[in-house]
Amino acid sequence: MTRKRKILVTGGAGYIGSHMVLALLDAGHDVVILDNFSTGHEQLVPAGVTVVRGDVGDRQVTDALLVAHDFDAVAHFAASIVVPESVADPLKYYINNTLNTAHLIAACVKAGVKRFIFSSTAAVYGEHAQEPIDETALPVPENPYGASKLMSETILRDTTKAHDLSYVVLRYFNVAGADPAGRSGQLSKPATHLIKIAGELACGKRDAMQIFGTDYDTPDGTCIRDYIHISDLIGAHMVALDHLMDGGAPVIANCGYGTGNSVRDVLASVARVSGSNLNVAEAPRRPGDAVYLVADSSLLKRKLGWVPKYDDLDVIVKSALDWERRFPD
Ligand SMILES: NC(=O)c1ccc[n+]([C@@H]2O[C@H](COP(=O)([O-])OP(=O)(O)OC[C@H]3O[C@@H](n4cnc5c(N)ncnc54)[C@H](O)[C@@H]3O)[C@@H](O)[C@H]2O)c1
Ligand SMILES: O=c1ccn([C@@H]2O[C@H](COP(=O)(O)OP(=O)(O)O[C@H]3O[C@H](CO)[C@H](O)[C@H](O)[C@H]3O)[C@@H](O)[C@H]2O)c(=O)[nH]1
Repeated sequence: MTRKRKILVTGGAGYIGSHMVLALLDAGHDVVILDNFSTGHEQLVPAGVTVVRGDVGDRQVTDALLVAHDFDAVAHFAASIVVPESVADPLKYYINNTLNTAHLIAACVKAGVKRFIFSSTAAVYGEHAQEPIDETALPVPENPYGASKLMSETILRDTTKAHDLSYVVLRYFNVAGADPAGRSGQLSKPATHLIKIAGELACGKRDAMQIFGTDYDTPDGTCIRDYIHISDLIGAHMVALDHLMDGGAPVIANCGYGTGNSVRDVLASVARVSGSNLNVAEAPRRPGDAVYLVADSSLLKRKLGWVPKYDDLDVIVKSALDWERRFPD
């Protein structure tokens, strides 16, 4: 049996962080959440978990927290995450994502934390040839959100070369769906993610939605993404934690299935699974969007032993719709 571990989860009241909290609790580990609730929700926090309301960039908070607990690892999810907002307000992203992550890493070094798991993104890659991207691709972010995460990766990499800290950086592609047991899911208001918005439309929570850009150089003219089920994404974090607990060296790994779906593919899936006709209008391109982001995740499978279970767009969409229906607005 695995030893009981104590993990700090930043952003644990958010969509992905709350699923990590559940997985850690399910595995019998201790969890402390650090969240400023800027986009997090009390209702996503399981009963009985210690929650510190504070900012990851606040050294008074993080220094005290890391000294008070002897954490086996820090899993850092807290961030600002909306691509077009990062184009309109880049400083918000460089401050909340890059600067605050630097402060958190500094607090970890000071407190002697030895393991760090970092939520990065496919947005670090930017525009590439239309084939699955592996980690050797030169990252050239298309937007400040991706740039803010790439800078954080650099800070983490350089710091760990000088200190006794190992890490796994996971570059998530497009995360969707909800906990199969219905304990957590996406609550973002206003929603910005495609599957969330289409799910709201299918459930009658909105009247219409738009496709942003229909003139891209893709088979149906809309952007292509690699949609990964939240449970498989969290599975990647759990194998990352095992790797670090076993004394593993730093890893940077993509998290996706290698399956590209266009915006129109996603909308067709939502219509099929929900049985609804979706009121969709075509609109101009959204600033900051890359045309094609699909993962080659063979490194994650090879180095960390990741085995995905939900590689099916309709399954992901059904999971998102099940969650959406639980919360009639
Ligand atoms: N959702 C996706 O498709 C996706 C894709 C790639 C990467 N990611 C990354 O995954 C992580 C989690 O994203 P999410 O979708 O759960 O977003 P989310 O907005 O639901 O969760 C982010 C959480 O972090 C908290 N937070 C933000 N800034 C903070 C700060 N300075 N101090 C303390 N808490 C803070 C928020 O209150 C929220 O609870 C982010 O790092 C994001 O960049 C998400
Ligand atoms: O109402 C909508 C919403 C989105 N889209 C389109 O759907 C695609 C996916 O958009 P999302 O907003 O769902 O996701 P992004 O690819 O922009 O970004 C997401 O995935 C990235 C990684 O690929 C980042 O990590 C980021 O945090 C996360 O929000 C894009 O072409 C977007 O223009 C629409 O057409 N209509």
